[in-house]
Amino acid sequence: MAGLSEKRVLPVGTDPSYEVNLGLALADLPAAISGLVAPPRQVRLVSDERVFALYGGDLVAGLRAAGYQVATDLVPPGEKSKTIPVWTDLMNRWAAEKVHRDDLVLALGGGVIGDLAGFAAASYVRGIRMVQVPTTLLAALDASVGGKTALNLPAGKNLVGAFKQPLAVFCPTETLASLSQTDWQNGLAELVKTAVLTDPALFDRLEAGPLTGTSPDLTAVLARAVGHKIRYVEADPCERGIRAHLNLGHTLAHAIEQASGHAIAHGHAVAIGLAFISRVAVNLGRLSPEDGDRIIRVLTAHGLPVTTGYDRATLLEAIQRDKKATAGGVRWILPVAIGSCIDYPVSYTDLPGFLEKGGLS
Ligand SMILES: NC(=O)c1ccc[n+]([C@@H]2O[C@H](COP(=O)([O-])OP(=O)(O)OC[C@H]3O[C@@H](n4cnc5c(N)ncnc54)[C@H](O)[C@@H]3O)[C@@H](O)[C@H]2O)c1
Ligand SMILES: O=C(O)C(=O)C[C@@H](O)[C@H](O)[C@H](O)COP(=O)(O)O
Ligand SMILES: [Zn+2]
Repeated sequence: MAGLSEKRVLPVGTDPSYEVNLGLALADLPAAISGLVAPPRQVRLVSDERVFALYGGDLVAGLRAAGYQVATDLVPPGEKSKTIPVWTDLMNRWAAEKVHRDDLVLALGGGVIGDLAGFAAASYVRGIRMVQVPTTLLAALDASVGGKTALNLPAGKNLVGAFKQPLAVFCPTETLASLSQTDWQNGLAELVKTAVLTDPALFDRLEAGPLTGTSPDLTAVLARAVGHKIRYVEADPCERGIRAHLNLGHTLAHAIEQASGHAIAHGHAVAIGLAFISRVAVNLGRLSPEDGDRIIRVLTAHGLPVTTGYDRATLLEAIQRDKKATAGGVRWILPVAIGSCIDYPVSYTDLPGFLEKGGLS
């Protein structure tokens, strides 16, 4: 795929700072890692069984040839691996196998692996170095960058977590070629989110035709989206304010993921959440009906869902556990134009009416 061979390096000016390296070949990963953490050290390669079957063998061989001791921690694919019991197993294994603070965690996979391995790296011995190696579109343009890590609780999505910036993000874009169509679409949902949030020109690009694995501008678009994410993260690494705008569409999305028992994947839920909040914004008179229609058309053109089968009562409970909820109400992120969003606090009393404006009854 032509679009997958280009390279870009983007600096992230957090404390600590690091780089996002887009397009690094998987075969060059051991050398890149040895530039950061000199061997011999133990590398804990955390991955899911599907990703490891595709890419793990060569990577382990390369890391061993570079002088690292490599141990693998494999979990089943999917959201069910982002849980306390899986994390507990990981902690017990690391302790039993004498993982030390100067060892390295390498997260090879999608957002689930990045969040799980990231939280494990943040919590084990109060912090061990970690490198993110995203292999899904969603993780490449969003989850691997910015240091949010998370586990789900039975009560809700991402309710446990920590901020832990990685040592580096190495994104071997060649791996995106094996993604299923559904997982490609999950990444596109976060891309549409980014465009609606802050980039009208990117939105125009997506309106002109869906981004595919063979789009000649794939790396350029990826770099543009990552650049936006970096900007929000640098401005507000621990989400005290503006970073919450990256949560556009997510309050409803997380409630839908929870209500569906994670049968609806994050990206698809974000698409539904974006369509919902756009409808609300139009009904509040804050977004033009034309822009509302454009957002829903772009989501649909990218193969994404724009309606939910769940009713208001089912989603209300989870919405109140959103991390943007306070004692007084829920802070929503509302699009007011394509490329521009505002904070929009809604009291608990007004919440049912607000949800109704988005078509939930
Ligand atoms: N930390 C953050 O900032 C952040 C941002 C966005 C999303 N997230 C989280 O990320 C998760 C979703 O991430 P995701 O969509 O990457 O899901 P995922 O990690 O579950 O991956 C989706 C599927 O793709 C498979 N896969 C991964 N790479 C592949 C490849 N190269 N080829 C073929 N198959 C491959 C996996 O095995 C899995 O079945 C959610 O838990 C979400 O909450 C976190
Ligand atoms: O990086 C962020 O900040 C985001 O909000 C990015 C989101 O796409 C991502 O899904 C994130 O994990 C949501 O975080 P949460 O704080 O709402 O759990
Ligand atoms: Zn997200």
